[in-house]
Amino acid sequence: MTAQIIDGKAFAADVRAKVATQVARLKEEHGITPGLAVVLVGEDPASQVYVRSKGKQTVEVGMNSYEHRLDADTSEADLLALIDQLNTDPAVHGILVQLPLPGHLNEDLVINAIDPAKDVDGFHISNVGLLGTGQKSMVPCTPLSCLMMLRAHHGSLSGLDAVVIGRSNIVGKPMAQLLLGDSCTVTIAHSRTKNLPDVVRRADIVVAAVGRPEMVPGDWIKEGATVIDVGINRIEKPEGGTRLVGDVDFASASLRAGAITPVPGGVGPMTIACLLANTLTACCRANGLAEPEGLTA
Ligand SMILES: Nc1nc2c(c(=O)[nH]1)N[C@@H](CN(C=O)c1ccc(C(=O)N[C@@H](CCC(=O)O)C(=O)O)cc1)CN2
Repeated sequence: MTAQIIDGKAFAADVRAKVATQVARLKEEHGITPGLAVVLVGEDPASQVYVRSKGKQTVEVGMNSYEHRLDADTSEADLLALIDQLNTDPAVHGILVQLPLPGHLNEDLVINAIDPAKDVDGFHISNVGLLGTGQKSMVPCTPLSCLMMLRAHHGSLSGLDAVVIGRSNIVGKPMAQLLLGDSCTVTIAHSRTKNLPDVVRRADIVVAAVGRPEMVPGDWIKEGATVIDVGINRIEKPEGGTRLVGDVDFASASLRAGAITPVPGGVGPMTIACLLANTLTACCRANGLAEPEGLTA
């Protein structure tokens, strides 16, 4: 079998088009323009690229973008003061603090200072608790991206065996909650899991989110399974230079999987599209309007 490639770029373009349509409707019918504030502390090169891309795509779908770039040595007090200001700004419906933060800043403290209703990353402890108990929340963008692609590919996920490899707070755990919410039988695997290859071989859906280049070989994949690769790892090429690879060995896995996301061009582009979708959702909720269909969990 040669797997169908799940094209994250095409999915993301579709999500952005839906968001843009809804944003235009909000402006026309209610005179409201959703606004997203992105805060970057320091000069991490990858974070700078992501933040630039977020700002550009925010404007492209018709929303207002507010970018706050702070020095790497910004104090926690100054960062918290900015978040406080954004929390009370009625033009700002979504707030995102780009991660990772410089080492002297407490990430949990900073994230939990964001108004949960504006927490478009879905990382605030209130949103984590709401998602964990199956209530309406803001859903982290990467797991939401994976869920959207899985739903589009399978229709119903009910009763499928899913394994999530990785137990991070921002991908693995919320991903497992979302799959459970769609009635999958879910296993969370991690570095201490016994017989990981056998656990993965039972799964109809494999979500790999460990951050280890090409850790999952093709012979762990059940024939016809759907493979969602969240990993984005930069590795050295033998001939010099670098290239991006996922957590799954794409070449061998695509010979067994029914469908697979590539890296690059899979989950990554969808992450920013889902951030725009979450900002729209936050704006609709803040204004007591119906939530956009097909753009939430
Ligand atoms: N506050 C947050 N910080 C971070 C998040 C997040 O969701 N919220 N996620 C990542 C970075 N990230 C978005 O912020 C992100 C990562 C990767 C991509 C992407 O499109 N990747 C491309 C490849 C890009 C390349 O060539 O380097 C792909 O996979 O095709 C988008 C967004 C950490 N921080």
